[in-house]
Amino acid sequence: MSSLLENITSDSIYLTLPATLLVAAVGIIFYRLSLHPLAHFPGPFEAKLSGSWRNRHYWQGQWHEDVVQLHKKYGPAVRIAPNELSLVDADALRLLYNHGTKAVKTDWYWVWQAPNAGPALFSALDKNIHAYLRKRVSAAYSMSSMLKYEDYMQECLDLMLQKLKKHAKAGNEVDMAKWAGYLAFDTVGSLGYGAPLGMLETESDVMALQENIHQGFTLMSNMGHYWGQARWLTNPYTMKMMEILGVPNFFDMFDKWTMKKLEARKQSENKEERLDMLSHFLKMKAPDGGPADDKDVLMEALNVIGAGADTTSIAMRACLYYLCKTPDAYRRIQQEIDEYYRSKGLRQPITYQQTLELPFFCAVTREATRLFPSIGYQLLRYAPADMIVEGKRIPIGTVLGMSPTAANRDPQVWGEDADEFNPSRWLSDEDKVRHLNTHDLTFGGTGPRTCIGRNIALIELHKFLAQFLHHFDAEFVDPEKPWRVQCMFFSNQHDMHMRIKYRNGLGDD
Ligand code: HEM
Repeated sequence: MSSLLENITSDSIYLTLPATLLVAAVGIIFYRLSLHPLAHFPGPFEAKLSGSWRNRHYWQGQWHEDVVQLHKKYGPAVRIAPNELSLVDADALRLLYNHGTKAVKTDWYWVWQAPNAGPALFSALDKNIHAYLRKRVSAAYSMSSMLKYEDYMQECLDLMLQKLKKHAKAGNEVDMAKWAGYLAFDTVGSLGYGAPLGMLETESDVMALQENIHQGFTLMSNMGHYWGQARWLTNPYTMKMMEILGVPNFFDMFDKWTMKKLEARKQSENKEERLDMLSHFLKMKAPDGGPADDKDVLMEALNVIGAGADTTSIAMRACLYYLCKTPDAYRRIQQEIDEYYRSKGLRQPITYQQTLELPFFCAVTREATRLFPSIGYQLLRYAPADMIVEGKRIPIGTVLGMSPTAANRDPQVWGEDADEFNPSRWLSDEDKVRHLNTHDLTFGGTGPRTCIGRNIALIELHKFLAQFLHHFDAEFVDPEKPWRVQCMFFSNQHDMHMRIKYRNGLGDD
């Protein structure tokens, strides 16, 4: 009798467990498909059931194209995971990203907090902490500071142009994807670390920094959607295992390398002060009024290199790409720049302020960065209130995101030619341009989380483009294969092989 009971009990356990799991799974599926508050939004079937659809597409690295197609197929509000919507909607854009927004970043951003550094501006979720961190560095990023840094930027650009001239004269093809990367990394190195990183000088990816950042960012941005995020890799146990197995830990090496630079700078600061971003960071205060911790300075320097180098080089490549694809625009912008040099009798490199006097030039940079914004992934926010999109209710707290790439092609804002490269749209009347400015998501809107490095990026981009086009002619080696794009939060372009011809004006001709 007792053995019969034991059999029944153990048999029923074997049956009960899977049966319970099955019922739970069916319940979850039923809930997500029918009862979930987002059940009435369209989207790929798999995405309604789990995050696997979104994660797989992220890993495939073509999100900048996938997200545009997604909205063409399903409309302005698409369910891309059970509790996440991708939006392309002008009202939602203003509510989530512009002045006065109450929307906060989602937990996904937590993945960007470097383990051994102070709290990061980019990933701070709490509004008050973020406001404090942002205020603390605002002077380092202000336009008046930037204009003082312009000489450091010009030094890097001079070196690049001289090197390109040498290659042009030798008839070498150049990979402008690499050169834009060298320039942007050296420039942020010069501003945030006190000296260029040596990429232009050596014509190489020093310390494989770019490659490691690309790999690290791919891991981080995608792991942000998994439970535990990057802590699977950055926890002390995994770190120790990596050390024992001799696996190089790039981020740890880079932190240590950065700390060394900061230490060296502190020592030299007493003798002679160099007025760059690092000098601002070293003067930052802690909340108690004392000097900020070294870890805080480390985080700010990492921010500059992590957020400021790839983004700016992507913008440079985007401008070159659309110009080379549109010969009329190429001719027109080059004439405008040449005429400016001629009419002003410019012997010195054109300054950022001077480029602002070139209307078509400015329109080209706006249009190229609109069509190919540096960030392709969703900028995630919690819905700050119940919202209505396409007549459907989105409850407060829902994870919402817009990809700048998709939002910047919203026909509601940009018109039927939203997919076309049309710089003239930026030369329309003031009201129209103000409207476009408000809806351009390239720099993350106009709200509190807008790009703090926008001024650096614009100075660098404008100077590079104007001087490059003045001194060189460029064309793709193979217009059918102009570049290869790998999207890993940033939409990084690679293999941009070009033939360049030196025109004149760089001295010693
Ligand atoms: C063309 C170049 C650039 C583009 C298109 C760009 C774009 C953006 C965007 C879209 C955001 C908002 C991201 C989000 O909400 O998830 C952002 C934030 C940020 N960017 Fe940029 N960026 C550029 C250059 C730079 C540069 C040069 C730096 C620094 C040197 C920089 C530093 C930052 C930082 C620190 C944040 C976080 C700001 C905050 O949360 O308060 N960016 N950027």
